[in-house]
Amino acid sequence: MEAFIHGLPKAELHLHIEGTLEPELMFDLAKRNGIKLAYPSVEAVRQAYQFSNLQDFLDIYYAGAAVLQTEQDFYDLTWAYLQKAHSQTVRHTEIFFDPQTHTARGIPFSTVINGIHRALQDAHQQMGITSQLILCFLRHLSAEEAMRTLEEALPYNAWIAGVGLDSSEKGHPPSKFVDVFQRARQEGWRIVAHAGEEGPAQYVWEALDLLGVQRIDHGVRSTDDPRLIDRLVREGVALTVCPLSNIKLRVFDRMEHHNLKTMLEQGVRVTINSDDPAYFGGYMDENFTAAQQALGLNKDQLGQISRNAFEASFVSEARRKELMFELERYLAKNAD
Ligand code: HPA
Ligand SMILES: [Zn+2]
Repeated sequence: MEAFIHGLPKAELHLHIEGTLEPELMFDLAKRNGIKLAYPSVEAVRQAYQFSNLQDFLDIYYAGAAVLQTEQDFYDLTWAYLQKAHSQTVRHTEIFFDPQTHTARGIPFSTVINGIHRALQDAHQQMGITSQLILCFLRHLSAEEAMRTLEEALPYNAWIAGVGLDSSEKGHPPSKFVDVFQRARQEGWRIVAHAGEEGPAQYVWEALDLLGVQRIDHGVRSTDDPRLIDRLVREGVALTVCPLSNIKLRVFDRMEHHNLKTMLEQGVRVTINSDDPAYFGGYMDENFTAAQQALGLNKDQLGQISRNAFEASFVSEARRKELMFELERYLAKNAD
């Protein structure tokens, strides 16, 4: 089954580029930029990755991002992720970035996006992997700050497929950002939002009704509300589920209790993604494998998860056709 998962053509739809910062690269960049880290070694950094909730993780994640200073740093970070994704048969990836994490430290928006964009272009040319960029607003900051970030992003419209919402969920409902997302829709951007990770099913309703999202990031708390599940199924709303993240941040106490398979069987368009792979113990293959082993997913279900991701992605129709063709051929060839 691991070989099947490895070779399965995949799309990743929930990946924070800052969350791909491996401790080794963190040390390299700290050295390059003359920054002193709070940890003596790579092992000590890994040791510190024990979280009891989302906020625990976010505190360490924002601190780690401080080593990212130059355009080349953002390039190297993005390039390392794309190589890893390519090595796991990820054919298409939609990458979140958090500009406010960097602009708040005095790093220009242009430095961040130029580095990321150049790596995406090089990876397309050299490895054939396609990608989109999604700008995320930090929901623990104000709606006014989000609006200012949106305006800073306007000159880069052509490089940005959509906008999303991340960071501390509880106490920061989607309703706080109605105006920002309305503006983003007017600008022609696609809309996604983290909702129902730690926050209640109510935040998923708000993301759908008030922000107009096309996908929900996480959304696992949706099963608390059967009417919400009915709606997700009826409207074909995809959930970008991140199994290892949910265990690391204790959204579920163990993988055997994850609701991914239940939702899949209810007809929800579930996908599997890695979220912050450097912090949560694995990339796409590791997430698929952990969920498969704990929940007993069969090849049909794994194939359906990949199909869901290709269908829910923001690729061109021509590229989607290509991806679907490769996937269906793989599934036909590798059936039992
Ligand atoms: O899983 C997440 N949830 C909220 N914010 C985030 N920022 C990075 N990862 C996450
Ligand atoms: Zn996330």
